[in-house]
Amino acid sequence: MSERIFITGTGTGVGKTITAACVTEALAADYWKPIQTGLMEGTDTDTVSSLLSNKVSVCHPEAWRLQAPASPHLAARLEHCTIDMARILQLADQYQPVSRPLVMEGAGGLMVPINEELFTLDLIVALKARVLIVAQNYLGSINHAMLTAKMLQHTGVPVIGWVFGGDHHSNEDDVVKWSGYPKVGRIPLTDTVDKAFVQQQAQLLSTSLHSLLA
Ligand SMILES: Nc1ncnc2c1ncn2[C@@H]1O[C@H](COP(=O)(O)OP(=O)(O)OP(=O)(O)O)[C@@H](O)[C@H]1O
Ligand SMILES: C[C@H](N)[C@H](N)CCCCCC(=O)O
Ligand SMILES: [Mg+2]
Repeated sequence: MSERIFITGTGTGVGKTITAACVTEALAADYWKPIQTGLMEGTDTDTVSSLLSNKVSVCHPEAWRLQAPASPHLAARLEHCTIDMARILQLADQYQPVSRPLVMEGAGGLMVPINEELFTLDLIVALKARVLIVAQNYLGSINHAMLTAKMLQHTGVPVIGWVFGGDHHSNEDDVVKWSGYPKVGRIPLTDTVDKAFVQQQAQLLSTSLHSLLA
């Protein structure tokens, strides 16, 4: 199916990239991180590309690769450039496979600004994408999860569901109940993030992903 899936999270560092790799592998989708901020520790695109085993997926080049490990609007300002949403939309159409999904990953969470006026949420709406929300459990995570869910509901963005990272916690069952969004799956903590782990998690996610995307 020629689906557009946007992976957001309750914040930065919550597991969007590892989830993107698992979802991309499960769906033999293409992957695209339109805006990469922070280049010193490698890029999400390189990470996902190194974790895929299938021979179909293409990891497309970022539209903006910015040095500062910061919000896209600030990283762009520091390099005297402006992130243009129209350019992202144009490239999304170019990169969208005909009969396979395009998995896109945002920088940080939903209300991260991409320039001086627009936020990641505005980009999701313009892309007409369906959303996967990645969440981890930590003290304060209920608030972050429910703010994300309520903003998506308020904006009318179609949400596929939640992917939780780490061990199960009762908070996630409560967030599923209060948000009304289904749990797509979980990616347990691992000592080794490699192709084998991603293949294994992709198989575990595949059934629920395909049924929720049908
Ligand atoms: N299930 C997991 N097991 C082990 N390590 C994990 C797991 N999920 C995430 N990590 C690690 O936590 C760190 C942050 O994860 P990740 O890069 O996926 O976050 P992110 O939400 O994509 O961040 P960003 O907003 O920078 O894109 C990474 O070093 C990643 O390897
Ligand atoms: C640097 C790293 N690559 C992150 N994706 C950037 C996250 C920006 C978060 C901005 C914010 O919410 O304050
Ligand atoms: Mg990432």
